[in-house]
Amino acid sequence: MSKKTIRIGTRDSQLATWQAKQVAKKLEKLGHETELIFVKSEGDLDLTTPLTEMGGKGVFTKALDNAQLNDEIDIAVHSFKDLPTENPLPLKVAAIMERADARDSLVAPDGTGFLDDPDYKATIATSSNRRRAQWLHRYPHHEIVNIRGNVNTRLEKVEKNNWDGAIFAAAGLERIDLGHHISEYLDWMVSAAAQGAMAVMIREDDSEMEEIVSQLNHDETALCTTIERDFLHDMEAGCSAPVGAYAFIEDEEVHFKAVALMLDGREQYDYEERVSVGEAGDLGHSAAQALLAEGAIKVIEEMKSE
Ligand SMILES: NCc1[nH]cc(CCC(=O)O)c1CC(=O)O
Repeated sequence: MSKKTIRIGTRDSQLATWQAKQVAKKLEKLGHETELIFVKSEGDLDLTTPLTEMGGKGVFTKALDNAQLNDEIDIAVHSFKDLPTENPLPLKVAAIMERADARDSLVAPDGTGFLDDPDYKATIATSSNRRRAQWLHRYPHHEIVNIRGNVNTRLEKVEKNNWDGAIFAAAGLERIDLGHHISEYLDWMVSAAAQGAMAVMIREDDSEMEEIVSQLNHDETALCTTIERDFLHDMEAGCSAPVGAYAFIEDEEVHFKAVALMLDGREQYDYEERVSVGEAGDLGHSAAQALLAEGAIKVIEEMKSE
C-alpha cells in the first residue's frame, strides 16, 4: 500500500521548526513519510505591536488554521499554550505531546545579584501580563518593559538593551539549545496553562489522520494540560490575562496550582489542591469557581475593562 506523505504545517521560527521536526520524527518511527510546510503567522510578521494589543486570540495560530482548512497541510504543530481555549473552526487537537520543562526562567546577562538588592530599581522585559503581574507582586520596586519577537529575537534584544533581565519559557530556550542563557529558573512563578507542551491539530473530519496522530498522545500531559486549560477557559479572562495554571502528577495524584492577579501585581489570588488522578477530571473547572468566588472575579473585570 502506498501511503501519502503527511504534510506538517508549522510556523517558521527556530522553536516552531524544532517542535514540528519532533512530531515528524515520531510519525516516521511509526512508518509514515512527512514533509514540513512553513506558514507565516501574524504574530511573527508584526514585531512591533504589543501582543496584548494584537487582537489577542490566535495571532500565532490563525495562519496555520487557514492552511489546514484549505487542505494545504494535513496536520499542524502548535505550542499548546498559544492555542485559544475556544475553537469555533472544524479543527481539533488529536494529540498532546509529552511536556518538557513547564517553568518560566530569567535571562539576566549580567547575573542575578540585583534580585537581592531591595533598593535597586531593575528593568525586566516581558510582554506577558501573567509574568508581569507575578514579577511585580514579588518585586514591586521593579519596572517591566515590553519585548516582542520569537525566542531568538528576544534573546538578541536582551543582550543589546540595558535591561537587567527578560523572562522566557525554559522549554523554548532549551529546545533550541539556548538553555545556557538561563540565569535562574523561576520556580515560584506559576506558568501559563499548557506551557511546555505541543499540540497536534487535525481537521475534525479527518479520521485517517486522527488514527495516526492520536498514537502520539501522552496521557499524563493531556490530563494535566486539560485541567490547566479548563481553568483558564472558565476564568473567562482570555489568553492575555494575568492567570497561571500548572498541574503535575506524582504518586497517582494530580497536584494543581493556579494564580490570578491584578495587572499591577498588588493583589494575588492563589489556589492549590491535590486530588487522585481518577477524581481530577473536574479540577480545572472547580478551581476556577473557587478562585472567582474568593475575589478573583476582580481580575476578570479588570481585563474586560482594559
Ligand atoms: N508566547 C510565545 C511562546 N509560545 C510557546 C513558547 C515556548 C514553548 C512553550 O511554552 O511550549 C513561547 C515563548 C515564551 O513564552 O517564552
